[in-house]
Amino acid sequence: MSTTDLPVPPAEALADDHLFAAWAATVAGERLTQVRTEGLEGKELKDAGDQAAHDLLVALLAEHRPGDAVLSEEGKDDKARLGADRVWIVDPLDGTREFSEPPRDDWAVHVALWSRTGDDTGELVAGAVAQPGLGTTFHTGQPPVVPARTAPRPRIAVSRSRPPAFVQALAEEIGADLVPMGSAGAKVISVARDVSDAYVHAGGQYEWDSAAPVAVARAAGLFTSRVDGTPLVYNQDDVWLPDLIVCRPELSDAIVEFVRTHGTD
Ligand SMILES: Nc1ncnc2c1ncn2[C@@H]1O[C@H](COP(=O)(O)O)[C@@H](OP(=O)(O)O)[C@H]1O
Ligand SMILES: [Mg+2]
Repeated sequence: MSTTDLPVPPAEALADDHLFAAWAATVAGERLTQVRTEGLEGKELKDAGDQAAHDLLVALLAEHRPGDAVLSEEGKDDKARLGADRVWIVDPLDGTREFSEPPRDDWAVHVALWSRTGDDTGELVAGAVAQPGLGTTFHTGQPPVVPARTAPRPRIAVSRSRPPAFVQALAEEIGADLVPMGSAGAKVISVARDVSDAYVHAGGQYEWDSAAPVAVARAAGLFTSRVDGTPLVYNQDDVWLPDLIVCRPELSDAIVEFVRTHGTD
């Protein structure tokens, strides 16, 4: 992509990683909304969306954050990121399946920043999840304010296409209802929006599926961990990060306890 085609960030986004993440996710979401109007369907639409959003995000990061490493679902994994101090972890199009099924709105763009805090450690320090279908970008610069819980029973967001069996058993144990939807980002954000109260997943995912949503969830005061209650760790050599919990803090003990007792198989 030539730099002349690139959207230009506002000055405040250039100066602030939270706002840059939010701006980049938003413009990639706009690009995806455009791709969705171009008459493509099925696999062609999925591939065009993945590629367009990836190309745009990589070009924006190269232009405006040239010293930083990038880990993208759609790019080659350059292991130089393991020695870098700052790594952008991006999922250009999360919920690719749902993106290809207009008018579904459960798809998202994820942009997260990981920063080194020690020789072998680091943390997510900024993140943004754009949900163009909702017209909103949720981000760490202005974290979502989680509304008071409205549902009488807890609601657990699960994958629409591959809900893990143990989450059904968990729901029965704690008296919860399942809310199926696409996209890891949309599910995490659904907890912050009081559309669900928890997102519980196991069986497979990669760092880019959860990094940005988890950064936003933490900034909003939600609980985040692996399903066994241990911390989610990013910018690892192996980017397979197959399970997670994001929930209202008051639900975390019951969910972790269930997994420790019954496992996820
Ligand atoms: N078992 C699994 N193995 C690998 N990736 C998985 C997975 N289950 C979910 N994911 C990924 O997590 C994201 C959300 O999935 P779901 O909507 O089913 O909950 C999707 O990301 P992408 O759309 O970026 O590929 C999907 O590929
Ligand atoms: Mg994804």
